[in-house]
Amino acid sequence: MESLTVGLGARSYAIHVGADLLTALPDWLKALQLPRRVMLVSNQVVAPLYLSTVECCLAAADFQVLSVILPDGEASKNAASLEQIYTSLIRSHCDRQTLLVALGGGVVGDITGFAAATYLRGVPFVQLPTSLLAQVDSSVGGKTAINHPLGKNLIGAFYQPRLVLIDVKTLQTLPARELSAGLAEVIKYGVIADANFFHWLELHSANLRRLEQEFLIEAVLRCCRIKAAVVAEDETEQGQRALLNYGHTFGHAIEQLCGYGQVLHGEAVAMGMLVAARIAERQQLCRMEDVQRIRELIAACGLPLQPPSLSLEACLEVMLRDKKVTAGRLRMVLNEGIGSAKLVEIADPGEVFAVALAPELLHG
Ligand SMILES: NC(=O)c1ccc[n+]([C@@H]2O[C@H](COP(=O)([O-])OP(=O)(O)OC[C@H]3O[C@@H](n4cnc5c(N)ncnc54)[C@H](O)[C@@H]3O)[C@@H](O)[C@H]2O)c1
Ligand SMILES: O=C(O)C(=O)C[C@@H](O)[C@H](O)[C@H](O)COP(=O)(O)O
Ligand SMILES: [Zn+2]
Repeated sequence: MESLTVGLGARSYAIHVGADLLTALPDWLKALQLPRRVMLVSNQVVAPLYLSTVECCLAAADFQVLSVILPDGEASKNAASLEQIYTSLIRSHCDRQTLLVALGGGVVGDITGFAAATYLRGVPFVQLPTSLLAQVDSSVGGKTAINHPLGKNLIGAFYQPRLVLIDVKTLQTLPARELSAGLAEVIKYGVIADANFFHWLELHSANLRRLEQEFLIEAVLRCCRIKAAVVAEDETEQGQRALLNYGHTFGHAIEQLCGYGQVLHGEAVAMGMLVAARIAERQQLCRMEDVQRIRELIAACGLPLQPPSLSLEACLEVMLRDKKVTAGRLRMVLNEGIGSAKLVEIADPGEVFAVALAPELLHG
């Protein structure tokens, strides 16, 4: 097992990465003196695979264990699922000495975190991420949220977990399409922060897609190190944390306009990264060879390259609700070569996106 820390003063927490770590949960909770009453939050896909393992080890260590099982998928990252958690907590008379534990992918993690931030104005929570995307990204950093029909993650809070326990063994049951979606966020870290890591991914994407454990651990650790450093510097996204949003301006528009869950978050981010790279090339922030390398790595990871056919007008309307928009001006993250990025204001989004998306956009 390897460990790192998200350094946030009194709210610092550890990320432990390894294989077969789920059953170590009770020891970590005891060490952190977290409440002995635990509400496990999972979903209809992950619960049959891992919930009883976690329930049993907690019960054997004298924890009182409750659980709530949400519907699966992005379409359920909404107020109804949040309400389901609140109702379970209230019905079970859970007080502030209750720990929420998110067992699942990014959807379960983001909703559980928001429930923890708001139930009784805040109870502690722990992340047990089981998808690659959640292990490399969503379980770390404390962005918690639900979607609104008009936009992704529009209702949420910054609220940090007390512990992130990453068991890469759980990835053995993850569908290949979901693994690829997680690889999109992995590629993101290489493009925005680490050219050597990007090159490592060019060499080893096949090892990752074959679920080879040592490569998975290496990738998860490298991503978590980058994210932990960014979050420690800029927890609430006043500056450099926005770089973690590379590919998300257009990606979030795809997710919402296609209907949540139709295009996976990671798939939308992959297409958004390629569009961002094209815009960066036109603005002379990177070379055509860089765009080509990004395109090839996205393809090698089994991710889509071509955005669905959407109205440019509709995309622009959604993108103007993005959280990076300030004073009505669209700002997006563009890569500078590979391994570095910056937040750039887009003066004329209509023209810039029309060019970057041609010929994929059929109308608008
Ligand atoms: N908070 C953040 O910083 C942050 C960062 C990135 C993404 N996100 C959010 O995360 C979400 C995407 O996360 P995701 O890709 O994990 O989606 P997800 O939570 O829907 O999980 C993907 C699918 O895999 C299933 N699954 C998860 N673990 C499994 C396992 N071990 N075996 C078998 N099936 C498993 C899930 O039930 C689901 O069907 C989006 O809502 C996105 O906005 C948040
Ligand atoms: O942690 C961050 O900061 C990120 O932006 C990570 C993203 O991968 C993630 O999808 C995040 O939820 C997007 O945030 P949002 O603020 O654009 O909703
Ligand atoms: Zn993301």
